[in-house]
Amino acid sequence: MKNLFKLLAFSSRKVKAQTAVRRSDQRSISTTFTSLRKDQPEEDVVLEMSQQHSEIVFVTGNKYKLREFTQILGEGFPYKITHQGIDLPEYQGEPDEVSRLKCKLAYEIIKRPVIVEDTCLCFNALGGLPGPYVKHFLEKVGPDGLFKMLHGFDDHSAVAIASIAYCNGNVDKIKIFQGMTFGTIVNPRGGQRLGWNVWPFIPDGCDKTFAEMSPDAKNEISHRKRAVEVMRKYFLESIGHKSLSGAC
Ligand SMILES: O=c1[nH]c(=O)c2ncn([C@@H]3O[C@H](COP(=O)(O)OP(=O)(O)OP(=O)(O)O)[C@@H](O)[C@H]3O)c2[nH]1
Ligand SMILES: [Mg+2]
Repeated sequence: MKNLFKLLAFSSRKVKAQTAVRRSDQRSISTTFTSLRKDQPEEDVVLEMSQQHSEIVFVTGNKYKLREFTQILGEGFPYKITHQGIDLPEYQGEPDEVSRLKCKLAYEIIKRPVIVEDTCLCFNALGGLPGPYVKHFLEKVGPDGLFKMLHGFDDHSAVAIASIAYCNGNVDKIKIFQGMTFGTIVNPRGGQRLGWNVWPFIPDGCDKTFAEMSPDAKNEISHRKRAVEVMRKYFLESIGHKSLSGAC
């Protein structure tokens, strides 16, 4: 009998939990794109988003990345960017694929329109490594170790890549916006700003590492700036395109 009571109490808790899940599912369905048609043109999806949503959630566990992204975006972006501090897994693969996988998981967690950004530092002499694994390399060998990895190579050229991924509800149609800054790996210099901008990297045409530049100077030429501008153009054009065709 005691066991029967336990079983009934457990079943009642389970039903309550399921109901709660179903309610939250319903809420999120009414506020996401899961109900949009699969064959809908992308511009329509973006426009519908502007009508239904004013918010995109930027998912990152890196507060410095978030701050820089927000500074670059500035005022006038048609959507409010909010933030969720989640440490997404460090996936393996090519830069755009890593970003796509992060975005898919972020959407599955948040269930609202999301963006993520993945950053790579690719050394040409090493066939693109450390690339998306730069975070692990920095943690293990630091900026000095990164520089020393090129000891014995004549080619110290590198490229910084920011891949922003955006999902509005269809995880099979994640959009990638990429920005690149070419440069050179040098002996680390320029103070280590609280764990940010520690890459020993001088962009082409500059004589300063990111760490030696002011935030504004960096934001003029960085990989992140270039990726954000591609993203901005996409959203503005998508909305503009629809309202123009609607006017005709
Ligand atoms: O000197 C730098 N100037 C930059 O402009 C920059 N952008 C990123 N990074 C670092 O490179 C790794 C990327 O890894 P990452 O893209 O996975 O980021 P993350 O794990 O810190 O955050 P997130 O994945 O939660 O968004 C992390 O160690 C970042 O700190 C930078 N360092
Ligand atoms: Mg990461």
